[in-house]
Amino acid sequence: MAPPPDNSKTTKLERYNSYLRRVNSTKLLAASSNILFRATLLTAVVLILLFTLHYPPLLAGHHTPAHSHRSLLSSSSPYGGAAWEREVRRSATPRRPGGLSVLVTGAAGFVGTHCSLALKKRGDGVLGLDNFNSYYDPSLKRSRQDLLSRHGILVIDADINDSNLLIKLFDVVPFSHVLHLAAQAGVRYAMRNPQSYVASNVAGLVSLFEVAAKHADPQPAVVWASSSSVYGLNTAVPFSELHRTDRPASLYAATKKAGEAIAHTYNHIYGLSITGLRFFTVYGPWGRPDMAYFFFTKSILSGNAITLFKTRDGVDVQRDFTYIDDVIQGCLGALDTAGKSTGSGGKKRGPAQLRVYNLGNKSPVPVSKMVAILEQLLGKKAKKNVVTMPMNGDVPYTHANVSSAEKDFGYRPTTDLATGLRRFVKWYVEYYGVMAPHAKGKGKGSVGGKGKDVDTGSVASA
Ligand SMILES: O=C(O)[C@H]1O[C@H](OP(=O)(O)OP(=O)(O)OC[C@H]2O[C@@H](n3ccc(=O)[nH]c3=O)[C@H](O)[C@@H]2O)[C@H](O)[C@@H](O)[C@@H]1O
Repeated sequence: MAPPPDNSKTTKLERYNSYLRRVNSTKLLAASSNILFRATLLTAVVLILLFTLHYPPLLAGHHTPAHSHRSLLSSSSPYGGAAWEREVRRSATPRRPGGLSVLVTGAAGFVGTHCSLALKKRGDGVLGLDNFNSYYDPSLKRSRQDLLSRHGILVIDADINDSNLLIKLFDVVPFSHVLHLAAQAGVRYAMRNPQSYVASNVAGLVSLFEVAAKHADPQPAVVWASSSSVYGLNTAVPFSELHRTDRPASLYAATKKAGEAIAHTYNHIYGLSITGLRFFTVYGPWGRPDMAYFFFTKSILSGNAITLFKTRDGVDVQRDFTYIDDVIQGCLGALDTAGKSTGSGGKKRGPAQLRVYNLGNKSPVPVSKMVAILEQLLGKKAKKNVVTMPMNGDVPYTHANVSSAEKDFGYRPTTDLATGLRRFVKWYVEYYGVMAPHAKGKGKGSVGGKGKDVDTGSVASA
């Protein structure tokens, strides 16, 4: 009998072969994975390179200039688009026959808010523009914007130097008037931030005049805020529009004076109808926290000392303080009597109106008297530091002759400082929800414990 075949060797061989096959296939797999991985890496690098070349801003973050036409008018921007244009037209369209359509710059400012409301209340169309800068508490400007919005007035958050936006606005609305109140205000702050005055009061004014003269069709009539400070070192009183204004005492005053010269140029070359209003220390509810009457009120209530300036001769500094309601009447009077501009497309067709008016109170009051009135209204004594007026751009005295404004549009200021400050203090304590000491014991805490939602003061009566 033959012996059984020795299968052990065959089996081992087969096992070895199968082992070799497995090892080879694994190596093959590893090699092909390696190639695949490198190819994928290469493709990814090429794709990133191409993407970077074609879309740099997407990878580098948003470097589009803040005020570029694209950034403001692209589809992702709040400006431009059918809905935005509808809102702009709705706000700017008059509701009375023959009503004005007014672009108000600086609409969230003190005078801008009051004038916008007064115009809207009598049926004019108003569109506001404001850059909401932080020169003083922007939350106050936002509260004013809320107030305007409750009265159907849209305030666009943009700068007057954004000429593309201005052009767009004049494309959408044929404004009959511009009330140009946007400015860098404040006399003494000009020593700390001179460039902001040039940017707003010179460059911004030119930006507005350029668009109004060359792009707006029809050209609007422009009424704008100059300042009593243009009288500078003038000593003839009361200040008349015929007096010298070539010696400004501050850079602020110099930029306002420059504005008056620039206005002359745009009137002369392009036929723009332009009226400059020289405001005299305007005060009242919803006022500017950088002004003395406002921050004195805050300091008196909180027990902090105030600094009172005296002239070098030891005389009290005086101001022709002018109440906001009177100034509103002046602004509206100037708008109503403004002649039409005569040019179009940057070409003058005939002579146009160029005017300048004082809007003051005809009644200078020493600053120490203003403080005494506040002390009485607040029921609390001020802690006073009396110092000689530093060289800070201040002038010792202002006093307006307003006969031109009276003759041309019936401007007659009627509010004395005590009456105006009483209305201001009433607004102040309500708005800030603070308690004036004299109001203690009148029940419900503060005079107006409502806090920041108030809609009172002269605004309600304007
Ligand atoms: O009518 C104008 O042309 C100008 O009026 C005000 O300027 P000003 O009159 O200096 O108003 P405040 O800054 O409120 O000062 C009022 C008075 O208080 C005095 N004052 C101010 C600050 C202070 O700490 N102490 C002090 O005695 C000033 O010398 C001034 O006589 C506005 O701030 C300007 O924007 C405006 O253009």
